[in-house]
Amino acid sequence: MNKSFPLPVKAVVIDLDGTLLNTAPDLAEAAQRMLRDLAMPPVSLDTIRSYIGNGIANLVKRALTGEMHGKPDDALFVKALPLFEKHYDEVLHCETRPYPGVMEGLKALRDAGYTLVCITNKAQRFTLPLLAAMGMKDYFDLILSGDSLPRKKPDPLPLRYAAIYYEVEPKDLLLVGDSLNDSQAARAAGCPVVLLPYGYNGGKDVREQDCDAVIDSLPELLKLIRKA
Ligand SMILES: O=C(O)COP(=O)(O)O
Ligand SMILES: [Mg+2]
Repeated sequence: MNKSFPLPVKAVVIDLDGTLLNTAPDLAEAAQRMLRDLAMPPVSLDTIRSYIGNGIANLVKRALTGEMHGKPDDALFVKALPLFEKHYDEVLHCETRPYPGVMEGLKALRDAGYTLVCITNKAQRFTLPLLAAMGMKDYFDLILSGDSLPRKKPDPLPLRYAAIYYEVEPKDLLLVGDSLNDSQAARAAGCPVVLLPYGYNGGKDVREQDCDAVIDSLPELLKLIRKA
């Protein structure tokens, strides 16, 4: 359904991995170190990139099985997850960088008076130090991580929570993301959604996705929205 631009918006909700930050290199390094500890063969950066989006536990299961919906042996998973988390703590912001235009876009959105929210499937123990290390944590009035609520994207719960928190309708919350998790969560919650093409959408082109617009960088968003 095509919406009329500029969209009236009360808050901008922004995804982390693949939208704000290119986290794949550090996630891949943590996965390689975990696999080495387990005497298992390494996995390429591109393959790990295709595993990102549904939280660390799913990324580890995929790295252990080589399948998107793989179910590793429980004993192996229980051993592997803490290894991954220890290594990800070590490399959390070694290679990770904001995508081009993200810092400029956050500043422009804040200067235009929009409330900014971050909703990610990444666990809070990584989300908060990572946003702080990137110098962007203070832009966000509310940060919901993958373990902040009982369910995470593509479930609509985090977006519904944000709408209630700000006492706005879901239609007034715009989600900016990089993957099917974001567009599905937004559609289920009744929120408009804009996608960026440079993130982690399982290797699929976001332009084939059900969304309201695709932009090349965050600053372009300001042309598509207005204060509601
Ligand atoms: O898979 C993750 O941990 C991160 O996913 P995100 O794209 O929601 O930030
Ligand atoms: Mg993402």
